[in-house]
Amino acid sequence: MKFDYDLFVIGGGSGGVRAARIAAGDYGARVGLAEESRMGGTCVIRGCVPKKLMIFASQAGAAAAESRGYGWQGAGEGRFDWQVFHDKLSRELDRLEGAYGSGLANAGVDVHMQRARLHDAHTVELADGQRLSAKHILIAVGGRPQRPDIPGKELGLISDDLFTLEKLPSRVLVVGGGFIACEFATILQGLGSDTVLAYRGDAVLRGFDGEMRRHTTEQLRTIGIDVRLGTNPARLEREGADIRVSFEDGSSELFDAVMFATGRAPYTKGLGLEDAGVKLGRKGEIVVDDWSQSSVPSIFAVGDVTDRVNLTPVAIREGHSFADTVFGAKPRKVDHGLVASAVYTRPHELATIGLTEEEAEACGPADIYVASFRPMRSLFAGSDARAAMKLIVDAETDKVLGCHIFGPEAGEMIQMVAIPMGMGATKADFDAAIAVHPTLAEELVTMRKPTRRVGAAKVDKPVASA
Ligand SMILES: Cc1cc2nc3c(=O)[nH]c(=O)nc-3n(C[C@H](O)[C@H](O)[C@H](O)COP(=O)(O)OP(=O)(O)OC[C@H]3O[C@@H](n4cnc5c(N)ncnc54)[C@H](O)[C@@H]3O)c2cc1C
Ligand SMILES: NC(=O)c1ccc[n+]([C@@H]2O[C@H](COP(=O)([O-])OP(=O)(O)OC[C@H]3O[C@@H](n4cnc5c(N)ncnc54)[C@H](O)[C@@H]3O)[C@@H](O)[C@H]2O)c1
Repeated sequence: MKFDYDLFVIGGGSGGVRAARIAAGDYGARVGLAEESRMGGTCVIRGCVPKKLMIFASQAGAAAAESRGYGWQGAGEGRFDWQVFHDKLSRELDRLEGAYGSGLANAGVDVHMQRARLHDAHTVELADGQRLSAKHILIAVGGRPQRPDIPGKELGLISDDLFTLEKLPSRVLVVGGGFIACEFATILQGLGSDTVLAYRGDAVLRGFDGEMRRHTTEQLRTIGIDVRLGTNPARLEREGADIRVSFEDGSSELFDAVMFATGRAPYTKGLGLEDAGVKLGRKGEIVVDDWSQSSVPSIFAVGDVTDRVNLTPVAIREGHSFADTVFGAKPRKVDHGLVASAVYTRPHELATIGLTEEEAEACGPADIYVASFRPMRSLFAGSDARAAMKLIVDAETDKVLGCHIFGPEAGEMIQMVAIPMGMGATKADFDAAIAVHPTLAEELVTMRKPTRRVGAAKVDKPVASA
C-alpha cells in the first residue's frame, strides 16, 4: 500500500520534534508533523525554558542580600518590572520557536500548523478536513494541567497562565506540593508576591526521599513562603477584584490570585484513539510497550502522553529511540529506571537520582550517608540556608543506589553524578575521587561513615554517625 508519509507525528513538542527530525534528517524518511499551537511544545513555550528564566529573574533579592553580606553596602534588588521581563521573554520564546521550526524544515519535515486527530490506524485527519496517510503514526501530544474538581475552580490559574500574566499578583495562593507548585511558589515569592503554598500532604514533593522532602519544606519557609501543610481549598468565589478561598478546615481568606499546580494529565481527549483501537490507561495515557508501540502496531507514542517519566529529556530520548528503532534499523529501548531530575527551588535546588531511602529500605540492607550543613558561601553572607546531601549505598554490593542533593546548583551536580551511577559505580569508586576543594560537591566523595543502616536482613547493627 502506498502512503503519503512514512511517518506522521502529532505534536511538535520535545518528543515529537526529535522523532521527526531524526527520522527525516538522519534516515531519509518522508515525515509530516502537525502542531496545533506553537512549535516547541510545553518545555519551550510554557514549561522548562520560561520557568527557568523566571527562576533566574526571581533570584535578584537573594543575590542582593548575599552581596550585602559580603560588604556591598546598600546593594539592593531594585524594582522588578514585569513588563520589561515579559517582553524580553516573549522575544526569546519567538526565537526558540523559530529555531524548532527551521530545524524541522532543514530536516525536510512537512509541517502542518493545525490540530490533527486519528482517523484510523494509518490515517490522520487535520482540522481543515485534509486526510493524510502514513505507514507509522507517532502520538506526542503531551499533557495538560488539571484543576481540582471544586466549586469556583475556573477562577484559579494554571501554570500556562503564569507566563502571560498582565501583572504580578500581590498576594497569591499556590495549591499543590509537586514540582510546579514548589517552583512557582519560589518564583512568585522572589518576584515580590506574598506567597502561600497550600498542600494537602505532610511535606512537599511526594515521591522524593522523605528526609529531603522535609528538608525542602522547611527551607522553602526560610525564604518567606508561607507553606501550609494538611491544607486544601474547598471552594473559590469572586469577591470584588479578589478571590475568596474557603479551605477544607472551614477557614477562609482573600487572595488576588490562586494558582492550581495540582498535576497534569495526558492530552488524549478527542484524538480518536479509542475508535482506532488504541488502548488507554486510567489517566487517559496511551499504553505502550518498551518500544513505545501502542496496542495498534502502526501507532506509537512518546513523552507525557504515555505518562511514564514526564520530563523533557525523557521525551526526547523516547522520540529518538523510536526513530532509531523504526527508521534506522538500530533498535533502542529507553531505560526509565535511572533518571535524574531537579526541582528549581530556593534557597537551593533539590536534585535527585535513583532510590529514595524508603525504597532502598524495602529492598534490603542499605547504608545511608547524610550530611547537612550551611554552605560556606551563604553562611558567610548571614543566610540560614542549609544544604543536605545524601548517598544511598547497597550494604552488600557497595553500589550507589541513590543520590539526593539540596544545594546550590544541585541540578548541575546531579547531572554529573548520573554518569558514574549509570555505570554502576560503588561507594568505593566515589571515595577514590580526590575532592575538589573548596566546593560543595566534594561532600559526595568525602562522606566516610554511614549515618545509619536501613532495610531487612543484616540490619540492627548500630552505625556511628557521620
Ligand atoms: C511548568 C512546567 C515546567 C516544567 N519544567 C521542566 C523542567 O525543568 N525539566 C524537565 O525535564 N521537564 C519539565 N517539564 C516537563 C516537560 O515540559 C514535559 O515533560 C515535556 O514537554 C513533554 O514533552 P512531550 O513531547 O511529551 O509533550 P509537549 O512538549 O507537551 O508537546 C506536545 C505538543 O503537542 C501539541 N498538540 C497536542 N495535541 C495536538 C493535536 N491533536 N494536534 C496537533 N498538535 C497537538 C501541543 O500543542 C504541544 O506543542 C515542565 C512542565 C511544565 C508544565
Ligand atoms: N523541574 C522539573 O523537572 C519539572 C518542573 C515542573 C514539572 N515537571 C514535570 O511535570 C509534572 C507535573 O508537575 P506537577 O507539579 O503539575 O505535578 P505533580 O504530580 O508533581 O504534583 C501535583 C501536586 O498536586 C497535588 N494534587 C493533585 N490533585 C489535587 C487535588 N485535587 N487537590 C489538591 N492537591 C492536589 C498532589 O498532591 C501533588 O502535590 C511533574 O511530575 C514533572 O514530571 C518537571
